[in-house]
Amino acid sequence: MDSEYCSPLFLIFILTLFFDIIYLRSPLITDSIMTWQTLGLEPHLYDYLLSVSLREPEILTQLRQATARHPLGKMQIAPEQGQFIALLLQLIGAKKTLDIGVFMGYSSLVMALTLPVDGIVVSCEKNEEYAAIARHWWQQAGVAHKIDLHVAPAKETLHHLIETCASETFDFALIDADKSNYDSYYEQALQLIRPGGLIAIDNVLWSGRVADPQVQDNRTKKLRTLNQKLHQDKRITLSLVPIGDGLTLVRKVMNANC
Ligand SMILES: C[S@@+](CC[C@H](N)C(=O)[O-])C[C@H]1O[C@@H](n2cnc3c(N)ncnc32)[C@H](O)[C@@H]1O
Repeated sequence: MDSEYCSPLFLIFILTLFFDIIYLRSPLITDSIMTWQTLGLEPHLYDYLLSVSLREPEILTQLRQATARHPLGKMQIAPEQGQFIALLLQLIGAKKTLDIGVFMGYSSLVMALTLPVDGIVVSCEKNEEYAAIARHWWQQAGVAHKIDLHVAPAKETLHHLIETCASETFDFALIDADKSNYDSYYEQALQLIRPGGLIAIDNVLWSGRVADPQVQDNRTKKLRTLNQKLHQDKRITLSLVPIGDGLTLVRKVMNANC
């Protein structure tokens, strides 16, 4: 066997992955097993869904295949989610969007490919390595000029945007970064979105763990609390769509008092 695959680190990774898949409890890598595809569909039905609906541009397919080879590749949104987001952007005539959590660039690329020529995606990613990979793909796709990437903790980037008078200038935001900060991202995004604009919040079903009372880790509890808060929030109208790992769509009401 190749010595790389016998290294202690590799063995620890495999063991952790094994226990995570069995118990779905470990906070270590659970982000990586969330959004491979829409939850609850048998593989043959999922394949059928894709076969009769997915129209993924070749560059996105290439990026998705490259991302699938990364150990945390399943952090990426599912392709049917990307296409759904593209449709939403077209429906609301979006020109300016926020992408909170970039990873290797798929969701930002979906947005950049969908927005009109004068559209702009403001993207937030704290990891330099991921940011560099994402930039490469955006250049390959010929849309890097439409993406304004901020490599920093997303809370800081969003705070900066609010401080520099960008409130109510965005049409759409996708929240898909660290789950423990989702509530802050939601509050900041709600300020940045125009009345009538949309926020999409990913992983709200968290592979079903939000509905399992035995799961009491910090991130699951925070997601539960946010889901309950959104349900009661009079500043928005909403729909929780069971696509991918659960995507809540939030529309800021016209007279929202944020
Ligand atoms: C689920 S992945 C995003 C996937 C991406 N939306 C896609 O579909 O291609 C989450 C990303 O958020 C980034 N992230 C985590 N915490 C962050 C933070 N505090 N600020 C900015 N980015 C963060 C991670 O480095 C990771 O790349």
